[in-house]
Amino acid sequence: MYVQQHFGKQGILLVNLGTPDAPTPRAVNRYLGEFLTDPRVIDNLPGLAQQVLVRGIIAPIRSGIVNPFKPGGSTKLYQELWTENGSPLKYYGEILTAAVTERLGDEYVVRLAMRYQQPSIESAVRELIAEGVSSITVFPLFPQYASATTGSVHQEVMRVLSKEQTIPNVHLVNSYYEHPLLIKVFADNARDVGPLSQWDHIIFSYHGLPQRQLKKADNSGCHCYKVEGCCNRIGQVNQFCYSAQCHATTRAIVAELGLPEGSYTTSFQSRLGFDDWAKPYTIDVLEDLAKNKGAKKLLCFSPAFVADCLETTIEIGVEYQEEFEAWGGEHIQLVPSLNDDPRWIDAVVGMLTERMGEKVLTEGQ
Ligand SMILES: C=CC1=C(C)c2cc3[nH]c(cc4nc(cc5[nH]c(cc1n2)c(C)c5CCC(=O)O)C(CCC(=O)O)=C4C)c(C)c3C=C
Ligand SMILES: [Fe+2]
Ligand SMILES: [Fe+2]
Repeated sequence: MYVQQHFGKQGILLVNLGTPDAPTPRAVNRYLGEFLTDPRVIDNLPGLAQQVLVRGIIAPIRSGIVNPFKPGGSTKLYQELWTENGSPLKYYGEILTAAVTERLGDEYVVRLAMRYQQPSIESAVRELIAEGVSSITVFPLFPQYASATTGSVHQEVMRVLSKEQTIPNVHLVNSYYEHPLLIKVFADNARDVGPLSQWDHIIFSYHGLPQRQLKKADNSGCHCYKVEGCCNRIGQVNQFCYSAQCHATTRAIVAELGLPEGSYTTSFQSRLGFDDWAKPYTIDVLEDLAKNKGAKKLLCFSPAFVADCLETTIEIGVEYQEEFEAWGGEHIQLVPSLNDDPRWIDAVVGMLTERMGEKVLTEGQ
């Protein structure tokens, strides 16, 4: 087999979604303004209308800059989330990047980027190019593919690279939703919490996505939300369906832990707007479990996220917990996120090196 020679270092770009620079209304407004004007995120508004609506109304209201009904808005939630190290999403991304850099050694240059706000993909890619890397592997910190997340990251990387005279080898990682290394870390984290038999039910709660975006990922046009249980198996027709990938992640963790059928549910959270999103909604599942099934103690996985963030720590850990208690439940125990867990760092290094089949040569070899 012929092996392509590389001279110099290989670049790795770890990318997460992004987070505000500070828990202030201005910074949150700036973040949401950039995030929600991405046509891959809000994909059903014409460009100019989206800019005007988001920057003039949605972001200011949601951030709490203007909000007569719910003072504080998302800014208040970010203030609850904020730690002495700042936003956990960014902080753990920095730790992961430093650890991967150390583990991979001198032949690699590793950079962290955020799709929205700082550090930008543009600055990180430029740094890699300035280092003279022979390749760039883009590794989004989203196990499942969605156009709104991974697709947007890849588009932005390609936009930045398209301005370069020389474009190095580029590897875009689409997803790793059932990679055994990832699955093992989630499963081990759940085992660490204690015996699984103590939970009345186990929830796998993923970030939601509008159903129209799920349908767009169905190339056949006749599978998603048309075939009963369309996401219960994954194959050629729905391999890039976010919901199908989420269900595949659940099945893999369930198999690793040996969970009995009926003891767990896959659901989706963080719905925004009035359209239908991926179902069932986590909040509805919680209500049903508390009111109709008498569930008191739940274990909740968040396998769409690799670090603590607003959607896990606050939305599930505080808001859903309060609702669950009001319906008669007692406690929702979050499976700790992957954060800076050494097993997660090992998993990322493993997934990256697996893809680096090509030999690294230094000048003169
Ligand atoms: C994990 C994958 C994610 C998908 C898919 C996703 C889709 C998606 N998100 C919104 C709107 C918002 N998301 C927000 C926060 C947020 N989203 C993700 C990940 C995914 N989003 C993360 C990791 C975070 C947390 C960031 C942090 O700083 O902690 C927010 C901001 C918070 C809020 O105001 O609620 C919004 C808004 C849409 C519309 C969407 C798909 C179309
Ligand atoms: Fe989101
Ligand atoms: Fe589906």
